[in-house]
Amino acid sequence: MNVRGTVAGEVSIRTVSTSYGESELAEVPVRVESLESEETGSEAVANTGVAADADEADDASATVTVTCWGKWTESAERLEPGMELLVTNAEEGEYQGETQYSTTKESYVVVEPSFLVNVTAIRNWVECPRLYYLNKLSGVPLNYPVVKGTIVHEVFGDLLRGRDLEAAIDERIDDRGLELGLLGESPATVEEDVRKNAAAIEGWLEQGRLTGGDGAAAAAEDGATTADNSSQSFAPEANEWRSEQLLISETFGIRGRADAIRRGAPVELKTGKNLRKEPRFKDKVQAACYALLLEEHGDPVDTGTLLYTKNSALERDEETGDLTPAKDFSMGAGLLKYVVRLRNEIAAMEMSGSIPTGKEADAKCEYCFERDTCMVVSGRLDQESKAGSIGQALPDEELEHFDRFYRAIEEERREVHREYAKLWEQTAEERADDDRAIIDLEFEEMRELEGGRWELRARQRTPATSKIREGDLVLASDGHPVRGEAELARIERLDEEVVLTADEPVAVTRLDIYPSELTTDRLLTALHDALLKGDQRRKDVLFGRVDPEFDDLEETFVDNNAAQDEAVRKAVGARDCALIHGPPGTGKTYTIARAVTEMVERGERVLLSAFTNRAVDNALEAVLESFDEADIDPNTVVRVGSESGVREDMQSYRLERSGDPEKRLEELQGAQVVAATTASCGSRVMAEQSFDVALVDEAAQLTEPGTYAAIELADRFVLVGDHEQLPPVVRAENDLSTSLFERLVDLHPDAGVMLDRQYRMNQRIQSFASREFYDGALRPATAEVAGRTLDDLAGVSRDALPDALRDPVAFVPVEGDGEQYTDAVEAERIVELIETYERAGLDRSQIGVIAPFRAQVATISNAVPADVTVDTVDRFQGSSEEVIVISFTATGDLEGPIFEDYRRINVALTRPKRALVLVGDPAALESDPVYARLLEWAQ
Ligand SMILES: Nc1ncnc2c1ncn2[C@@H]1O[C@H](COP(=O)(O)OP(=O)(O)OP(=O)(O)O)[C@@H](O)[C@H]1O
Repeated sequence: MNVRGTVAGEVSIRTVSTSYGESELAEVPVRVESLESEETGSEAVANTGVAADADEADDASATVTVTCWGKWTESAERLEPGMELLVTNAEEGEYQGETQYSTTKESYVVVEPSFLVNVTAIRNWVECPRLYYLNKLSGVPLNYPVVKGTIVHEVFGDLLRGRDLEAAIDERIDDRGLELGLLGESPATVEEDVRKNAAAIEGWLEQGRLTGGDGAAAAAEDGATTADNSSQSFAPEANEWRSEQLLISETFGIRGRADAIRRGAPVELKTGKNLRKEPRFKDKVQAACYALLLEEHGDPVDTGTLLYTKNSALERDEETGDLTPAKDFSMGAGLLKYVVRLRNEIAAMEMSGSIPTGKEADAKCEYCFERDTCMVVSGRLDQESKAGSIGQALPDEELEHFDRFYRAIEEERREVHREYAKLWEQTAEERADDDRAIIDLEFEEMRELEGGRWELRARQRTPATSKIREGDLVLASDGHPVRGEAELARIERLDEEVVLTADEPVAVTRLDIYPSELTTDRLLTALHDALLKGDQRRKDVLFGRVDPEFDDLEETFVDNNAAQDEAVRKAVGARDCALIHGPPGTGKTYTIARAVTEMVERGERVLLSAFTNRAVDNALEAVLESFDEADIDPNTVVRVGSESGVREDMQSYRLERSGDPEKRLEELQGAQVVAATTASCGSRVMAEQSFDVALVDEAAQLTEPGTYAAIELADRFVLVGDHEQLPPVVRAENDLSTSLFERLVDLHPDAGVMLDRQYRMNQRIQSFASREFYDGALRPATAEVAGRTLDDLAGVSRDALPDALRDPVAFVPVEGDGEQYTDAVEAERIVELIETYERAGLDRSQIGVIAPFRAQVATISNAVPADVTVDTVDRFQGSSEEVIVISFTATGDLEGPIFEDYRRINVALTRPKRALVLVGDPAALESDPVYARLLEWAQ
């Protein structure tokens, strides 16, 4: 049976003599949460006083002793009270009237099973634990071996999918045009390099065919190993091979992507050489991880294969040793257990928050490629390390800052891991209710595309709300994202019809959010780069040791708005940084466009960035308009982003990544304005760019390291945002939830300007938000804005509205139905309101409805016509409508700020131009001081 629980006290380790000789054992007090018997696979609560229910969990009798024998003591030793423990195949026994569990020969001991360790992390760790840490910190920079390695892997996948070798090489190299351009590599050299590596793959696949029998032997006799007639001859049998597969283990807490699987066994591709008979140990470890993952879902795996592709590129007369590229090894139980112990070391180290020194392992620093980096990092961060250290430590406040943020990012990572755990902990229905999955799809068809990839089609039986969007990578499965057939797929279309593309076919009936660690990884790299490699003056500003400086500029940039004028002056004249605080509708985008135009006219290279693609495109649109007026060539603008991320009308500016390297390079380097989200500023390509100025919109929604990713690419920076609107999107509650923008506004008030004239709302509508959130400083920019009403709209008359709705601000009291996340009564009232506005001449598309919970958004969406926009605050930020209706979804009492945080209600209240209607239960609203004031104002 499987025993799972929380470590409830100190672990005791001792040596005992058994009939087999001396053995170590560790006794772990565990508060058992679940006992699962193998035969039924069902969870059971033991009848031994061990209870899984909460009542008894605190009871001392629920704590049992779990004995870990032999080498498992190494894992047990690392356990600390509070950590989770799983022992598979445990044996139940009685000792002095007490039930105990102990490991058996078949057991695995897993420390913190829900901490998902990546296979490559385990591979790094076995080389040297410190290497694992360094890789995490500094990411992988753009370099030729990495790009070549990626291309070889892609070609490998293509060959497995039966694609023609030449076509695969050509296309994969073409795809990397931009990267190769940045590296100064020509397609011809790369092609030669890749072909040499591919020869090994070809040869090996051919061999597989020969041993597999059939007519393939004939093809081989023809000399079919040459490139030009290789077409089709390597097409693998569908069920014998498959290309890259994402594997997740809920038992072992490991995940990774195997390069290939042949007859159920893992095959790993290495672009390096290995002249020994045996695979390298670390490579075996990696393959063993995949074996473990495969076994969990299928049959025992008895071999692993490593394919060292460089071996076939070596000249036989110059090298000695075993030049065969493919090296098989047998997968012993001992190796699999060893791999789990390694994984446990990582999980325990991460949970306890310590940093590896390298002394944990016996790797030789003299041979290590990362030795210098290791020493520099140790020196700068004042860490102990086996390699020693060089250089001077960062000042204390920076060290403290680094530690705090490092921990915050790691907490965020654990939240991502928790997201993974939900893939199997929650039922399909729960996931759908949580907006994390789209379930019950009707599978329609799968079609092979040119190049061996697949198009999958399904239909939504009932349209559902979820966080899944077009362009996202998702886990597409035939029912379960981990236990069933699942593929990583890209959503090409998502309406009633769902269209996906994936490497391998799957009869898709369910889509799950793919919890990606990419953002977390990039945050860590950005933090590392900013503090360890960052410019000294910049850090002095960031840590408040010096004040930002400005050039004195005489010009007037905006003649009808003093605050905007001042903001542009600060942005253009900043020697370090400028901060533009822009409340709703105050012309942030307009100001950004003016500033960028001025900068470009001064010959500067500008990075235009924002948290979301939408904001980047908005800003870019305004910049292009402003360029048009200033007669600046729009072709100096480049938009970096994916096809699905970039708005239709900005596609013509989008930087193509594939094609001729020199041309691509020229397009990027030659651009005076590069527009990209802050997330893509952390990409390998953008990391190579440098700018005079970085201008970042939506800066209050960015975490501090998230902001670094953009500003570290430039000499100066301008942050634009509003910390009274949405805060950074983070899963954990920690330092990441305060934006750099907000921190700097406090630290350097003189570097900031607040835009105080809004161009959106009728005077009545803006007054509450102005008073409550902006100290009354927000005013309408013009008399026209202040006096806006629905009467201004063609064909609309307020006289046709009931009295209660004639004022620009109205409150509609509703008792509510008492449900927590939905309110059918409010939804009904909203349907009536929309009809009333329609009768008064309004078009439905001019009305927006905001609700605090997705469930209520769904309830309302199902009740109102499709052309009314209904959404949560988050999806409304940055946009506006003529009429906004807010559904408070609260009855009786408020359990806290319904919109999570007052900043969200600020966003909701400031979306309308001409009419705001609040729908809710007055009694509930009165129970909170802010809402009580809101109510009084609205009434
Ligand atoms: N100085 C100005 N003179 C005339 N019109 C202006 C000026 N500044 C902004 N506007 C107009 O006001 C409107 C709102 O401006 P903009 O879209 O730049 O606001 P924003 O602050 O970016 O809005 P949001 O809060 O939605 O991000 C636009 O139509 C813009 O053209």
